Amino acid sequence: MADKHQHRVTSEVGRLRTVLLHRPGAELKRLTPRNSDKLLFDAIPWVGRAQEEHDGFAQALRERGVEVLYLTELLQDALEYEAAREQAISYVLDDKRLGDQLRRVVKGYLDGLDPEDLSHTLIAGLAHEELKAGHGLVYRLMDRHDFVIDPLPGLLFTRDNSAWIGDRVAVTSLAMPARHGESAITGLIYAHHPRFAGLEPVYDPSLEHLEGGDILLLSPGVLAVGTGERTTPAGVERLARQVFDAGLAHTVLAVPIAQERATMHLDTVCTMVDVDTVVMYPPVAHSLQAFTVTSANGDLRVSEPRQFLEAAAEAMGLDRLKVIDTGLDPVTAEREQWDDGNNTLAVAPRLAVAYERNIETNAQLEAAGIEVIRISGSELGSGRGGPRCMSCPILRDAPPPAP
Ligand SMILES: NC(=O)NCCC[C@H](N)C(=O)O
Repeated sequence: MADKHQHRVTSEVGRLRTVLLHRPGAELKRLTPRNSDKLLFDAIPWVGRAQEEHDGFAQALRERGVEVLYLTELLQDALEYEAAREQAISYVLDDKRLGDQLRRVVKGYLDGLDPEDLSHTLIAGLAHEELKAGHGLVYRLMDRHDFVIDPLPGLLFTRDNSAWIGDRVAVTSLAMPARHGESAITGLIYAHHPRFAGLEPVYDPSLEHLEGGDILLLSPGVLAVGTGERTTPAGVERLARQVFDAGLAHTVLAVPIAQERATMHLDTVCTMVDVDTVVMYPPVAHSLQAFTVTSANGDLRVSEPRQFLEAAAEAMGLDRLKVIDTGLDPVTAEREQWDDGNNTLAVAPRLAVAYERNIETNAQLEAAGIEVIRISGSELGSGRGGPRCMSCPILRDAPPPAP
């Protein structure tokens, strides 16, 4: 059985002990102006610099005593097991675009790879020219820029493809086709890596769309779940049922967010830096609404919508939630929201990692008494995601009581 105490997250701010990151690699080198929109990047990153920035992020966490797990290492370990290999290969072969003949060639190719190379191929994908499968119809009709196996540059954002709620993991159901393969990989790690033996996920990718960036653990037993471009209302409803049935939460706030790229996840407009303090993008701070969902006689009870900050404070048992604004003037606020100013990662109460570029937001945080660990993210940010998006906490201490 897994040691439950190694995996438990009940808040956004309890001292961070273990986190899952993905150091970006060859999958980012696949990005070109031709495919970047589809792969959900807004610019073409300089990969070497992105790696340096990511190493800086990991190092900043380690210096604060956080154990950093790398997704690639866990995947390679898991792929040592035959059942994991079979699951990975059958996921790839399930792609209907392949057709029988190319599927056979791809199977032969993957069967010949050792765990390290198989892990590499699952993440970096396989370009047309890398597979010499010359004579088949599907292969010949493919464009030479097409991928036989799609790369997964979105893996950088480990927040989205799995999320821990208490001592259970939600392997999420990502909405965008470019990201579907990510939860196949995290699902495989949690199913086969010995570190997670005996773990039973509380959510799986066959369910309604749900992304980790939309899930905020406001306080033990209280979740806020954004619903907009990614997580669907049905995804929030399904998660509420799953966490209530598993006894992981008593209240879920369903929070509608604008269905657009700038606000793709709830954590692009709101993150927590203390047990009673959020960082919010001013235009949404006082307009955001929430439906409070609770369990009643085995079914869901849904309240009338209320202001998010009020509904959240009430569910958390607080008089009010303190709000730190990102930026003072509207133009700077909009620029810094786009550059992930709101997307802070709390390492402990009142200690948060943030991109250094968001000068005003960081100044606001410090003025409010929050210690800011600045990291550079000029290249990392090209996929639109900050320190919270790039991290999946696996173990946090229980948060202290609110003052
Ligand atoms: N939680 C987050 O906001 N994650 C960032 C995801 C960025 C990625 N390029 C995407 O569009 O899905």
